[in-house]
Amino acid sequence: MHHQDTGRAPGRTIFETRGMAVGFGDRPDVLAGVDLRVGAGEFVALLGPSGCGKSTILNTAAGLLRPRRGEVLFDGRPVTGVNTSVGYMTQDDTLLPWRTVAANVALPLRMRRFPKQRIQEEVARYLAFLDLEHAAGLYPAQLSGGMRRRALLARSMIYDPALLLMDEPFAALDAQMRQQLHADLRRAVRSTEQTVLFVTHDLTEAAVLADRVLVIGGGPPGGVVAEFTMPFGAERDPATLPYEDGFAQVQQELQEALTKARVPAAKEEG
Ligand SMILES: Nc1ncnc2c1ncn2[C@@H]1O[C@H](COP(=O)(O)OP(=O)(O)OP(=O)(O)O)[C@@H](O)[C@H]1O
Repeated sequence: MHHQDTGRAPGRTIFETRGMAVGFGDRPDVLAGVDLRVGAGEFVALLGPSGCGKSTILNTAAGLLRPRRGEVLFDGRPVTGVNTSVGYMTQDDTLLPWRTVAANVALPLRMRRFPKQRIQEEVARYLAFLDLEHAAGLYPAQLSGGMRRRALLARSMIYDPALLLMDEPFAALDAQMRQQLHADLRRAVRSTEQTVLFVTHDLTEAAVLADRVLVIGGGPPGGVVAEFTMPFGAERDPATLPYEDGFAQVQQELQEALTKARVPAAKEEG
């Protein structure tokens, strides 16, 4: 594997916030007192109601937003500018229409001036991970929605970012396509030992994908209101997991936490 040199020792912290507060303009804090940690190789989901600040957390990791208070650490160091060690995949389709799938996927390595031979090898590897070998020579307009998502995923992962940020990347897909993408994502992430921080408001999506789910809400200002370690193991199959023993129980616990997360923190006590 190509990952011996990345120093992703288990337990090493990739992303951490300590007492982080974030707000915009002269408005009150959107998030406050946020303490979270993503370890190397972990798949962490941020689950919470719309507008609670999930994307805001990703943006602090990407260095696109500075906290008002507290610390944002990446690989043990404060994030002070745009963080080029992260990959970022959103709902947007940012494939270049005039480039083939292979050329789109190669883009991050070309920008980093990798040698041609290495680019070819890595593109072949990531197209294989994502079941896209047969689509290498096609243009984005010739792809289905699911294939476009897989190509974007390959492009987000190919430069082996220390952390992959994903903001509702499959929200626009139909249920069946989504389930397929969940399986593809888990497989690709396992093959590459990719560390992931994944935003969703869909509790089933969080449960089938993540090792750990942080429920965000209770605000404004919001924070981490609950944390769950998923008991499903690394070999899980996202397609069949929902029918397995114990899944309904996890869904119910997440549902209860999510319902509480909708209640503003101040009102909850009264
Ligand atoms: N650039 C900005 N300027 C002003 N307010 C912002 C900005 N970005 C986010 N906000 C506000 O911060 C809050 C949290 O937004 P954020 O996008 O992080 O929520 P979210 O949990 O990701 O929700 P959604 O699932 O709807 O994307 C919202 O009230 C939003 O209006």
